[in-house]
Amino acid sequence: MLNDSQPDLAPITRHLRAMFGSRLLIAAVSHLHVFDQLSNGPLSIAQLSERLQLRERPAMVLFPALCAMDMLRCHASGELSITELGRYLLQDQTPNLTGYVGLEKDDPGVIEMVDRLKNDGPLDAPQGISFVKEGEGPSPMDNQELARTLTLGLAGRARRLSPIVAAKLSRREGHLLDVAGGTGFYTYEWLMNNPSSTATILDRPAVLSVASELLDELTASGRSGVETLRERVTFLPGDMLTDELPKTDLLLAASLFHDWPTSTCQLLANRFASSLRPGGELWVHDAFLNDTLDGPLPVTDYSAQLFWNTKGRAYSRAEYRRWFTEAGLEPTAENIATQMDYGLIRAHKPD
Ligand SMILES: C[S@@+](CC[C@H](N)C(=O)[O-])C[C@H]1O[C@@H](n2cnc3c(N)ncnc32)[C@H](O)[C@@H]1O
Repeated sequence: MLNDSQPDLAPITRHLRAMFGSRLLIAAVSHLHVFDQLSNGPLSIAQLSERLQLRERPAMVLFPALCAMDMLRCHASGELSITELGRYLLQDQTPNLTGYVGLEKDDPGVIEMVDRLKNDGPLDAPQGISFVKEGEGPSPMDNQELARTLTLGLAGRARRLSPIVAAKLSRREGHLLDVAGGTGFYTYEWLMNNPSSTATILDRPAVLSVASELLDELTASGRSGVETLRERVTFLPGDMLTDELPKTDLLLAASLFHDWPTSTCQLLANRFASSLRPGGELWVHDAFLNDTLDGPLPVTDYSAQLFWNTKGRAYSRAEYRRWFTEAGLEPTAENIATQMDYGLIRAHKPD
């Protein structure tokens, strides 16, 4: 439970994620020479990506970040140009800060960021990629120890945000499918607000055993409303990319799409749309880029962190709404803020 006197924890996550934005800046200035590429005038995102030899995902992480830092400007035409501030990162400008920024260019985190930008991810990930289970490749989410560490690592965020999210999701009698539900806290809180509803948490088996332990802890807490939780929750081990999804009235995708590349996001949106009953609602809880792809800075920093750790990045609401529309859903125009720079959007399945 959360009352209004408790602070938004965003300063903590902002400072945490700033490290990744910082690495992007140093990589852009001292290794990729992004600003010098633009010294003769604006370029389209595609042209600049080609000159820098960057694929779509690293480009869509790097350019919005430099715009959010006010060093590049993204025009309505889609072209990128250098801002007045950004001119101080040109080698032929006097004075400039390229030498000063360059003092950090050999930092191991920066070197690794350059490699990841050029390669669109790590060159080698023997244990798989965090939070991702795809096909037959190794996944930390299927390794008991790693899955526990990663899931418990998310528990504090989920404990804090889940009462806020649950209070903003629709109250209705019916079924909630919490896809890739992790700790399960979003489901538990929603069920407590909807005492005659049921829910399914779908995730990998090793993650669900942690979720089940956390439910035991919650049940033992004696908090009002916890008594019937266990009988109203189904833990469903599976693969959201390939297994048939149960039919549902509400589907929650919390911090889910941002782990995946755009093609997988469209596939997931299609699958989620099929699992909704007519009149059903798809809810996404995530951190969203501006539709103009130029910030906000806390989210471009977060996008850099996601780029580093997963197969995804942060997406704009417009990108989500395109996937939903393509999947036959009707996105609403609401942008509902929660905390820690996250928010909710939703789409309906027509009756
Ligand atoms: C970033 S976590 C989000 C967890 C939770 N929704 C939250 O907000 O705390 C992503 C989750 O996706 C799950 N996941 C990854 N690939 C999956 C797959 N193919 N099928 C089902 N779950 C998957 C992971 O095990 C992990 O629990």
